Amino acid sequence: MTLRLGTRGSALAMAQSRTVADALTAATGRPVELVEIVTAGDRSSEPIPRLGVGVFVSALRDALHAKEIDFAVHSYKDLPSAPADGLTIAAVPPREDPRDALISRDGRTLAELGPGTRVGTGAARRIAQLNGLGRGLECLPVRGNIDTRLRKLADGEYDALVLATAGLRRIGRQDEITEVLDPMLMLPAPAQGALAIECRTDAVLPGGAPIVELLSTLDDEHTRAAVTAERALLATLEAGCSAPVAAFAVVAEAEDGEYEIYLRGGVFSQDGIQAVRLSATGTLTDAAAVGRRLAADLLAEGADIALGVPA
Ligand SMILES: NCc1[nH]cc(CCC(=O)O)c1CC(=O)O
Repeated sequence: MTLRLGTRGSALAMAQSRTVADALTAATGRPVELVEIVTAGDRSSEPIPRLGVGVFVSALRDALHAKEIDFAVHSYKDLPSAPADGLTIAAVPPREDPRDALISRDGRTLAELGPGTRVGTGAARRIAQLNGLGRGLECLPVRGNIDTRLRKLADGEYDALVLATAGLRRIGRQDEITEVLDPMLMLPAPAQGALAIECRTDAVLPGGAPIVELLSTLDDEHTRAAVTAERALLATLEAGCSAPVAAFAVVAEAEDGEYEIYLRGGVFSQDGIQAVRLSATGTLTDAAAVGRRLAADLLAEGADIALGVPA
């Protein structure tokens, strides 16, 4: 049976879906066909915050429930933090570069950008951290696919852009990156650079083998643990408010030979003037708890002030 992989039609979505399709065929021998799904986010040019975080995702999930497709590949950072009924993240493949990148028209690095430089980014997390540098950068909203944004930069609408390195690499435009930003300066979005492979929890192949199991051959344990910690932090902080949250975890071998998670989280006021950043560590099996604990620590350190949550 040919598996049907639902994908958005953007260059990024097609590129990452093809990569996953090829990896799955290589690992299991199963043919995979791509089925293009148009989402509300692709049809609209409204700013993303107004459309809501799930806008690129719900049409794919509807197609899963309707059994029009067998599985979907999402940019993990675009998934709402609440789990979806009847669906499972069957695999989280090895992560691409999780860092943000600066693309500037004249090749100047972030440290070289002066007051009034027009930086195209609509993401509150990026705006807050750029404002927090205190260098008078002028953040302007920008919408559209990555290639659209790069064209607007080339046309002179902006002097620079901040985009995810992963997206640029996946569509083969990494050569346009001026500077990959150090996560100490620009903490990435939770799950940035990671993919989520999602299917119906109860879906089976004609012979009765669970599709979750077939897809799980693509799972990378360390990526999953890192993303689980970052997303648990996001889910805990998000409860009841929408505020810029950044999180980045790495998995590294500790002295005793065991692998550990190192998670860093940040919460920012819109103007970037207030920022709370903290770190936590824990074992891989404890990934979600590490994220929740760090969220609690951030709140205790005043993240709720930045978030604007009433006391
Ligand atoms: N919100 C849009 C989005 N969703 C996923 C990526 C690509 C990087 C990734 O997979 O995390 C991007 C573009 C960007 O943020 O520059």
